[in-house]
Amino acid sequence: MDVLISSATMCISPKNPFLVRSARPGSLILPKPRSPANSVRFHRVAVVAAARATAIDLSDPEWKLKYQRDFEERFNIPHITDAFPDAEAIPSTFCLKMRSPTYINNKDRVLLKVINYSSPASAGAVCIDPDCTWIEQWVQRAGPRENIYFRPEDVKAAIVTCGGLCPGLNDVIRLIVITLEIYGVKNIVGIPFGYRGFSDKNLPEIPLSRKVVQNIHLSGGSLLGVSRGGPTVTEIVDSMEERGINMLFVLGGNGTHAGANAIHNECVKRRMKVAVVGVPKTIDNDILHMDKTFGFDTAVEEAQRAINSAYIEAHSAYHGIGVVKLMGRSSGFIAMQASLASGQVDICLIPEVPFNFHGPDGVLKHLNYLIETKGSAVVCVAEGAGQSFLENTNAKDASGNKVLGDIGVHIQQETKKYFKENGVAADVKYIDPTYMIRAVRANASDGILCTVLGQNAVHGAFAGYSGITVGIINNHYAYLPIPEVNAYDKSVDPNSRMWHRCLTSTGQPDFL
Ligand SMILES: Nc1ncnc2c1ncn2[C@@H]1O[C@H](COP(=O)(O)OP(=O)(O)O)[C@@H](O)[C@H]1O
Ligand SMILES: O=P(O)(O)OC[C@H]1O[C@](O)(COP(=O)(O)O)[C@@H](O)[C@@H]1O
Ligand SMILES: [Mg+2]
Repeated sequence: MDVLISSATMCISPKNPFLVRSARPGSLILPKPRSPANSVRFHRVAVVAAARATAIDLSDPEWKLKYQRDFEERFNIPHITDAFPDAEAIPSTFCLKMRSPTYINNKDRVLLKVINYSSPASAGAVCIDPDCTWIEQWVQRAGPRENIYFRPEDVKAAIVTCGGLCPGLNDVIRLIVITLEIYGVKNIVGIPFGYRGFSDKNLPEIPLSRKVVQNIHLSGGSLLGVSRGGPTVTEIVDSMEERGINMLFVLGGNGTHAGANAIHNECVKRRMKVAVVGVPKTIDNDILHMDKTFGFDTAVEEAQRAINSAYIEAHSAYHGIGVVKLMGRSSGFIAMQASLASGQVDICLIPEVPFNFHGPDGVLKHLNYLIETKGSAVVCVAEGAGQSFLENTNAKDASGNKVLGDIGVHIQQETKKYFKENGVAADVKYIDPTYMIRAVRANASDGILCTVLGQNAVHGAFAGYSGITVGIINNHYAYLPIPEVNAYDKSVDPNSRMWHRCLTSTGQPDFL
């Protein structure tokens, strides 16, 4: 198992075999905006596309081929041999009791988009050209490789969890540690309290082993602790050098991944042979390209309790109105899915869909109609919705994220005022379950997702990839370059089938 084999002789090249360098064509051509809400999204997506691409020359008979090559280049994942062409590969030390593992071929790919839209008018269509031509977009399949680029005895692996809490953090930590041990790694540590643990001398590393992590998934939170803000990338990489860390697993959202990519770039700059691998953690589910991120399913499930309580309160009161605020800084995925799942929500408000409170088409008028016709109502609002109605304090948290105003309190106050002014009785109850939801342990479906992501993160690091993250795409697992998943926040498309299903379920009109 310990024989070194030259990458030039035995090792399958980790680089993309189809990769051909080309100019960067390919701005996205999107369906004509159909509503103000869609035009916001159109603008955002188009800007992102324009920033990274020049227009496609459709008169060029090769345009499709060029687009595909450009895509391959963008989604090619960085490898240690980029900086160290002579890095040696050894046969994998990943082994299972009683049976030989099967390996992923470096040429294996996962299809990113699976719908062939026949026209730009087709629901949810995102097209590359005016005819909505089908273009295959492939990304790299995750999993164990036959050859690895680290000797387990030379590895010091570190795990860090950053940002806010999310169900499943402990499940991912657990599987990273267990998988590292199966490869033969003995030196595994946790960095306490996010990136802060790299610079705070009062926070010692936490030694990790299968014994330590065996049961941590039985509770929520993070064994290692989390934080926002912290040291600079230079300070983090200085600390990694000092500690001899050569594998870093970073669990966090878009901010954490921006940090992870900067750490990867700094390591390359300093010619450190290090693998930096992210596992996307965002309860808001706003990371690009993935079916979902871990913790999201659990959050939707847990949100049912809050919605059900709001429904019971509203239904049991005379003219009762229950308001529930759910997480979603810039996206309404939790609010939309929880509203759909519960079937008890009459009005769902998300950041992606503008609305008015007042006026003939406003939320309050519809609430009045619901009280008149049903006698009670439930409102589910995402925290990032309706921020334009609130005072902008320009306050930022330690990570630089905008501190939002409380839209739930605002809805409660405005509703009370409106009904009082109109001389109609209304009993308004407001529930904010955010921290109760974030703190629960992962449900079974998230538990499985975390298990697969944790294992694949370790396989990716041993395979020599760095500056990557791992996600579930069309029910398969893939490695993606961090800049591609971090290009902008994923959001709910107001013209998507899913949002339309939500509107069908709630029966709400457009509030504009
Ligand atoms: N652009 C960035 N570059 C480097 N580090 C960042 C960047 N943005 C955020 N971070 C760091 O990442 C960590 C988590 O970021 P935060 O936005 O709080 O959570 P999340 O990763 O869930 O989005 C913080 O320690 C923060 O300092
Ligand atoms: O109060 P905190 O800890 O700053 O967290 C609040 C935020 O955390 C979130 O759950 C998202 O967290 P991340 O940025 O870590 O993904 C948001 O929904 C919410 O706005
Ligand atoms: Mg964030």
